[in-house]
Formats: sequence, structure tokens, C-alpha cells
Amino acid sequence: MSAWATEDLANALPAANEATSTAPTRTPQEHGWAEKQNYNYAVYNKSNKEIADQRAASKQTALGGDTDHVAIRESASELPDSQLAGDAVGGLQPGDWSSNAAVYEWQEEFGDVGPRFPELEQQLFGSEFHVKMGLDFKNIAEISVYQEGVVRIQPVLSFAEAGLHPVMLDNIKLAGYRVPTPIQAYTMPAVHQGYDLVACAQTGSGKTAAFLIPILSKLMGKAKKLAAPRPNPATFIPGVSQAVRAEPLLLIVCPTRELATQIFDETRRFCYRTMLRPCCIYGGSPIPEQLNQLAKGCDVLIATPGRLCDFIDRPHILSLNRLRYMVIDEADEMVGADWDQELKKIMSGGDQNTSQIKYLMFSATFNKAARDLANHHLAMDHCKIRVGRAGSTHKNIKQDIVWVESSQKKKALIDLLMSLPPARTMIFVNSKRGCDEVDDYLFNLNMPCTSIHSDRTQREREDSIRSFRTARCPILIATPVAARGLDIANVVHVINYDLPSNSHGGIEEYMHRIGRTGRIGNHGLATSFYNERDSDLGEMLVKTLLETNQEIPDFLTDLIPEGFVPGQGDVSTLKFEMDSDDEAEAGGDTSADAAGGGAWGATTGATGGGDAWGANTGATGGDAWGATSGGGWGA
Ligand SMILES: Nc1ncnc2c1ncn2[C@@H]1O[C@H](COP(=O)(O)OP(=O)(O)OP(=O)(O)O)[C@@H](O)[C@H]1O
Repeated sequence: MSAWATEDLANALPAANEATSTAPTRTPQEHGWAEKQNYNYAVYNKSNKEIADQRAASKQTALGGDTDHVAIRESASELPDSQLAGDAVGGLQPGDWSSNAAVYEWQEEFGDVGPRFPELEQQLFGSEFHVKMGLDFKNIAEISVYQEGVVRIQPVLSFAEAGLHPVMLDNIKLAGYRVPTPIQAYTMPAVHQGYDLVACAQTGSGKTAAFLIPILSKLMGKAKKLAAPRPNPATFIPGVSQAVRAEPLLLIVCPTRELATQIFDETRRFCYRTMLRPCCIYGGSPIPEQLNQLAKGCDVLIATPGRLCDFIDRPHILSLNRLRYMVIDEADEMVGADWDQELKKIMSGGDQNTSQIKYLMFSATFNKAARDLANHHLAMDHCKIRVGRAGSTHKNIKQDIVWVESSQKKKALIDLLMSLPPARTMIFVNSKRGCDEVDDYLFNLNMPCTSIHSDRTQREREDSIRSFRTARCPILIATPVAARGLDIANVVHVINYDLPSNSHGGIEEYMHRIGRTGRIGNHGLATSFYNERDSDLGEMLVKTLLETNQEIPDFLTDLIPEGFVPGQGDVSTLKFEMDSDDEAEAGGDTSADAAGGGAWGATTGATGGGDAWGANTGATGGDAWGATSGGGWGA
């Protein structure tokens, strides 16, 4: 695929309606799109048992090699009928379960810090598929940070001054992070000082590392004392060796399987060269595979709620009695998706005493239910940190709204894809049927597409994400199952083939979807097909566009708030309604809402506490590395 800039893409965008009128005259491959990939029956039509048997056989072969320190991976590429070279990500091949990805396996004799293993290091950090910081990191770093509640945190300006464990500093360097993002600048000291935390920041602004870095760093200094005993990974044979009960120190709960495996990947990186052993459990993949991983010991557990509760009910397999930290990621989705009972059970630590647990909640949007959950479960003095308005987006995503009648959507889609330079593109639809239909349509036109929705088998789900990540299939059609959290390099175009209606996520869902592009300082384009069926979203959509000075198409100008002049109006006067209930409840200064544009619980420093963090730091890409770590780790 050709290299191109987002500006090229934006300039190439057809004007409204024009997209429906041009028929493709060339094949996708003549236009520069990759060849389409056929469904892989060799992998998907096998039962789990068949694959497990073949893996057992291939493992016998693998055991002959040097597998001392790195977990033995069970790769479909070793299966005799697999012809799938070239689609590996982080050592995993199509057909592999993400929960079996290699982790650093600690040996007692390592002392305090484990040695480096170049092959594993390459898998964890060297992948070309990781998102790299883009040139316009400044647009993220300059967003004002607000603190609410009784505690005020002094942000750090660099990783070096955050009091991190030296191994964590090394791992941050290996990951290529030079300066903390605003949310990280606040969460690092907050965790270091032992506070519970609610954090809200834009999509793609590094929230995962904002909890992983400080928590894992703290645990690194204490792991020997706190962690449960575990077997020697080099000699462990599942089903034969003595299994241990998993007793994690950190539990991370998130709403989707894809997000869980992605957080697992990030955790594997930051646990490198330490005794902290991460594991990942999620629905849809075979329980025995995950049990085998837990049986080797688990200090950091990443989980989706259903599978987690299933395991909590088996206390000989999993116990939360050692738990020190619990993170609820995508907190507002967790409270909104019928997981009330599960969340209650999880947040109360199974049957354990929760007094030793620090709770952290993260999301890019925070609804009232999530805030209520925080107020109920978190310590009274928990920190509330918010980067910009809760639910806002940033300038690095160019948002285009195009009028397309429902009957013309398919044609508009192919015209759009054929009118722009080929680029990794996510297409969101609202239903599973719609997802299959659009996938079939594009596939039959020889587009290199894949798709994901909740009725697909877990193996299909993992492989479609993997082939999108590697750009074997640079077009991914998805239902909202993939709207949140997915962090895939070079996704430069998000298309809302259907817009989310207000009764199905509304503007918050829109914001999460478009946030799959324009991550961590990179630019991206979000094109949305709009017609009269989407009018319930129109008003909020227009305010969202105005907030980052996007162009308002003619058919939406009526919805511009009275008196507001696009490009000139004060965006802080735009009234976003979604959080207003909290202001009334807090009994506070609702003028803060006007100033903060729908801030959550707007009583405190929402105006006065605003802190333009990025303005005075190395946020513009300056190298903020320092020589010392500040020495506060492991205390
Ligand atoms: N300080 C940093 N410097 C460079 N890259 C970073 C930094 N922090 C995080 N990243 C990278 O930025 C990308 C986006 O981070 P992450 O997925 O945590 O975003 P997020 O805020 O959780 O987004 P979302 O709300 O969509 O889930 C990741 O690839 C991550 O590795």
C-alpha cells in the first residue's frame, strides 16, 4: 500500500453526495488495495480437540529446542496443514489463542532483575505493528487537565521523576515512550501516593499505560514478598506438574475479549524481566488452555467479567486474597452492559476482605452510573482526574459527515474506498447481519476485508483482528464490539457506515468508534454516513464537531446552537447534556459546567483546577529522559 498523509486522504474525500455518483472503473488491486484473503477452512473447521491434539504433538517437537526461559508457544504454524506464514503478531499465528502468547518466565536464580532474552524482547517491543507516537502529540498534550474531589495531585513532567522501578524505566524506554501523556503525568504520582482513582481522558491518549506503569512499578519492588509461590516454568508440564492456585496482585477487568488480549499484550511488555507473571482469561476460548496458564502462577490477571466470575467460583483455581490493585477499564461500558451482578461480585473481591485493594477506574467517557459506582466502591478521598471534557475527542481526528441515503450506502462505501488512497480502514455497522452483508459485498468486489462481531467464534474473532493488525486484510468491518479500546497501528480511516443511534450508545459510542484512528499524536479521518434516520444524533454530533472546529455540512447547519459562530464561537459555551445530573446532585456551581462543557460532577476545580499540563513540559516531543529513577519504588 502506498504511503500517504491524512491530509491527502481528506483532500481526496468526495464532497457530500458525490460519493454515490462515481462507479469504480478499476479493480481494487489496480487501485492499490492488497489481494483479498479467503476464509481459512484448515484452521477454522477444526474442533478445539483436534487442534489441541495436534498442538500436543507439535509441542513434543518444540520441547526438543531451547525453551528454558520463554514460554513454549503453541503455534498453528506448526500444524501440518497450516499454510499461514506471514501473519504472525508477537509470535502468534492464526489459530493461536492470544492468552497463550509468550510471557517472561521468571527463574528463582535470576536474583532481582532477570536477564534479557533477545527473541522475546523482539516479540514484545520490536513489532512493527505497535502504534508509534505521531507528530501531533502536542494536540493531546495541551488539553487542560481537571482535578476534582479533595485530593490534588502534582503531575510529573517525565517518567524519570515519577519514582518508577529501574526495570520499568527500561521497559518504558524499550516501548519507545519518551514523555508521559497528560493522564499518565497525573496517575503515576496518584498511584505512587496510594490513592484510589477515577480517570477520564480521550481515546488513544495512553490510559492503559497510565494504570499499568505505576501499578506494575510498585509491584516490582514488592513482588518477592507478595507473590504466591509458583512452579518452575522451564519444567512445568500442564496436567502432569503440580498446578498452583492463581492469586493475582493486580486484576484488570474490561468489557471485551479483544480489549482483554490487547491489555495482556501491553502488560507482557511492562512485566519484561520481572517475576510478575501476567495471564489473560476471557470467554469463547477453551477453559483448559487458560487453566494451564493460571496453573503456572499469575500475578497480573486481565479478564472479561463473565469468565472471571466463572473462575472466582472455583476457589481452588483462582483466589483474590492477595489482590492489591483492581482496575476497571472502560468503566462506563462495564456498568451499562448488564454486568451489574458480576461487577458487584468482582469489586467486592470475591469473598475477600477488600480493605487492602486500591481501586482504579478508567474510560474516555464517564456516565452517571460509572460515577455512582466509583462513589460507592472507591475510598472517600479518591482522585478524580479528567483530561478535557469527559467524552470529548481531539483535533487530530478529522471528522467528515456525508449525506447518504440508506439505499445508497453500499455504493457510497465502495466509491469512498476506491476514491481514496488504500489505507487501513475500520467500517462500523450497527448489526451483526449488516456486518455480514457489508463484508460479503466488499469481498465479492475483491476488497481485502475481514469482519468481526459477537456471533463469530472466538478463533475467528482473534484471527480477524490479527489479520487486520498485520494489514493482510486492511479493511475491518465491525459491530460496536470493536468500538472501544482497540489500538491498532496505522488505522487512518474510520467509516461509520451506520451511525449509532441515541438508544444504542449515541454520541459516546460515536466518540469511541472514531477514536480507533488518530491515536497518540497521529492523524486520522472519520467519515460518517448520515441521513434522516440519524437525526436523533444530529444535535450532539454538531456540538462535537464544533468543539474541535470541524466543518459542519450544509444539512446540519440548522443544528448549530443559536448565536454560535463556527470557528469563532467559544466552545466552552457549548452545552453537553450527558453529565448534567451529577452537577445537580453535587449541589455545586453549575456555572462550572458551562465553563467546562459538561464536565463530570462539576463543583470543584473544574474551572480553577484546569491545568494546561502540556504547555510547560517536554510534551512537544522533547526527550524528557533523566538519569535517575527517583528511588521511590517498592517502598
Ligand atoms: N507516553 C507514551 N508515549 C508514546 N506512546 C504511548 C505513550 N503512552 C501510551 N502510548 C501508546 O499509545 C497508544 C494508545 O494508548 P491506549 O491504547 O492506552 O489509549 P487509550 O487512552 O486507552 O485509548 P482508548 O480510550 O481508545 O482505549 C498505545 O499504542 C500505547 O502503547
